[in-house]
Amino acid sequence: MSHYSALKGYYHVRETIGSGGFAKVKLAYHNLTGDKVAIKIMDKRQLGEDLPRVRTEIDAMKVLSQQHICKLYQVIETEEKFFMILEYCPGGELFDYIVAKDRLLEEEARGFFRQIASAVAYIHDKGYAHRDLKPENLLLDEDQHLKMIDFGLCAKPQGGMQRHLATCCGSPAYAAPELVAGQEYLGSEADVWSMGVLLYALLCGFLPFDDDNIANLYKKIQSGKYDVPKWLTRESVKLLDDLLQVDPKKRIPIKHLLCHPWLLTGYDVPVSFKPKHKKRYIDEDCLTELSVFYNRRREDLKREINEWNYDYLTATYLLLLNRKHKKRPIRLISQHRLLD
Ligand SMILES: O=C(Nc1ccc2c(c1)CCNCC2)c1ccc(-c2cn[nH]c2)cc1OCc1ccccc1
Repeated sequence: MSHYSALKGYYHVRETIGSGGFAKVKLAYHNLTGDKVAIKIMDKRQLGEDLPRVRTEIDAMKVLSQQHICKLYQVIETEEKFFMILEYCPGGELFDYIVAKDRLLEEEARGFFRQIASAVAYIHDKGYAHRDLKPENLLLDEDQHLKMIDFGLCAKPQGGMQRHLATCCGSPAYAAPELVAGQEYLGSEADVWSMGVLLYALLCGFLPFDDDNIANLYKKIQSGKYDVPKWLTRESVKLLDDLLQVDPKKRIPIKHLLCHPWLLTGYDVPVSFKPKHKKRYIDEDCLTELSVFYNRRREDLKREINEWNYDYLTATYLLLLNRKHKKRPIRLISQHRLLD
């Protein structure tokens, strides 16, 4: 069944690694580098009214380029399907990682939380709110670095992050009080609340607000009252209190969070959210490999790469760049030439 003709010749599709609501994720190899990628496949018919979510996600992922955001390499759209070629994250979901360990020690939770704060501060700086932050939407790559995914519900409020949003969305247990109350809310403030729920889940292994009955769950969220297990340190509780403030105006702003004492402990440097690599500078070494392989002038290739069409050239360039960042050989192989 994995005869997806749109991928033929570009990717070697292997097994399905996950299938959720309206998407299937398959492991694949990018032919020219041999590197592994994840391909998220969505059937347009099955998407129904969820189709706009996919366009929202694709548009957001094209703009959001940072070390803690899952990379989008290529988008292929056919009559029936969407294919998103994505960064390979073999560590799976942070959710499963926490469940497997029951709960995390403060040091390990801090290591993850700094990465989450970096990703959230970055998307807010770019004018986006995620609105569905939860451990299922944070994946681990092969180096145990966190990669944020699922921007299907993200919002880029017209007129910037000071504009209020109205649509209630995301997962109830992680939703802010003002959101579940149906009030207008600021995406940035709602994301900070969800980070509080996330931090609690990291440190405790269960949720601060939980109830099978949705009305009771909403009451608990709006009360802002949660248990404080005996293993939590005073510092952790202070941070949780700063994040889980029912009044969004009393909630710590993300920029202050980056230099909160709890996040500094053991690191002594604030969390940075700036992208490690500027997207606009085309790497000369990768350009050389591409221009030799395709036998094309550097200037022409540089211009085409800078169009960021998210076609096979974008994917090949980004995968070569990935190799450079990981100090792996910048090499393209062409089985076809071998087979010629
Ligand atoms: O590379 C991804 N996942 C992934 C790849 C390999 C392995 C695992 C997981 C864990 C399961 N054992 C096999 C090893 C992978 C990359 C991107 C996206 C993605 C980006 N926007 N939207 C989705 C989703 C991905 O997956 C989802 C998943 C599959 C199985 C379980 C846990 C998670």
